[in-house]
Amino acid sequence: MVYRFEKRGSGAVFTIDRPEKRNAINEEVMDGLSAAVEAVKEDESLRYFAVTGEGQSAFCSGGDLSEFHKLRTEEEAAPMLGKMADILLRMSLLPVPVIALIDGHAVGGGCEIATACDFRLVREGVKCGFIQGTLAITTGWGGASHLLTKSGRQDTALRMLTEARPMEARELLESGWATVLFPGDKFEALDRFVEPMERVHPSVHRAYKKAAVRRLLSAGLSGQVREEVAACARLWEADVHHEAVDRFLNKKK
Ligand SMILES: CC[C@H](C(=O)O)C(=O)SCCNC(=O)CCNC(=O)[C@H](O)C(C)(C)COP(=O)(O)OP(=O)(O)OC[C@H]1O[C@@H](n2cnc3c(N)ncnc32)[C@H](O)[C@@H]1OP(=O)(O)O
Repeated sequence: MVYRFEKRGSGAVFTIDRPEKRNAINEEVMDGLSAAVEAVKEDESLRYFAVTGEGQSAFCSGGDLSEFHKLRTEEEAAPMLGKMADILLRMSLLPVPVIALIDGHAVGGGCEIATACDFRLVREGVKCGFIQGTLAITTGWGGASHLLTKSGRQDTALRMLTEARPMEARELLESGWATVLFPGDKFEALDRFVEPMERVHPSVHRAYKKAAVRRLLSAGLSGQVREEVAACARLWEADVHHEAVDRFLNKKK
């Protein structure tokens, strides 16, 4: 399997399990994440949902370039982009806190997955960034919409997007993107993070998360995500994008 979905204590954890591809997202992982999001939505016993990647080389390296490189035109790219953007939107609107447990690099769509979460726990030394710009495209899974809607500072958010570079953990914390930095074991960090929450009745959590969801929806997040997908799909078909992906895929040959 290319993912795992397991209950853990008072929560559930989805693990992208493709370390040989730096936990790149393919259709199978998308379908697994979609099913996990639906299961969490229906399970009233859960207090949180965490997403992580197998191993410490990467949380997630974004879309699987070897798989999605076959998509050449705007019409071919839009369905894939829209599918993952919808999954991440539904994940962000779950009735419980959603936690990105980042134990390795989160780049491209991987940074978008983390941004769609409520909290980002980042291991010291890890780098994260919206590197889509290096491929001559924008984010395509809603990452810019989630970032600009949630960020308290538009200048910092826009800079993170337009610089299209992996940012150091300390910089991610100072920018407000990372919630906390942690040393060592990610699950010890997760337990430390959720422990104070677990002293509060779950109905309180769900009420506050509902307030956060109301704010996201009233800010027009759903429509912004749709526009973002369309913009990325338009850029996708340009030769400059396909040439950049070719360079990455052929870099070791
Ligand atoms: C689908 C669109 C989506 C969006 O728009 O939202 C995107 O995510 S676009 C951005 C796509 N992602 C990238 O451009 C990142 C590409 N990967 C890297 O920059 C590096 O691999 C990194 C920094 C994640 C890790 O570097 P490291 O040196 O540790 O590993 P390698 O680069 O040697 O990679 C090992 C192995 O994994 C394969 N790999 C890595 N990332 C991807 C990927 N995104 N898709 C497919 N395959 C990937 C890489 O080719 C190597 O394979 P190997 O067979 O061993 O050569």
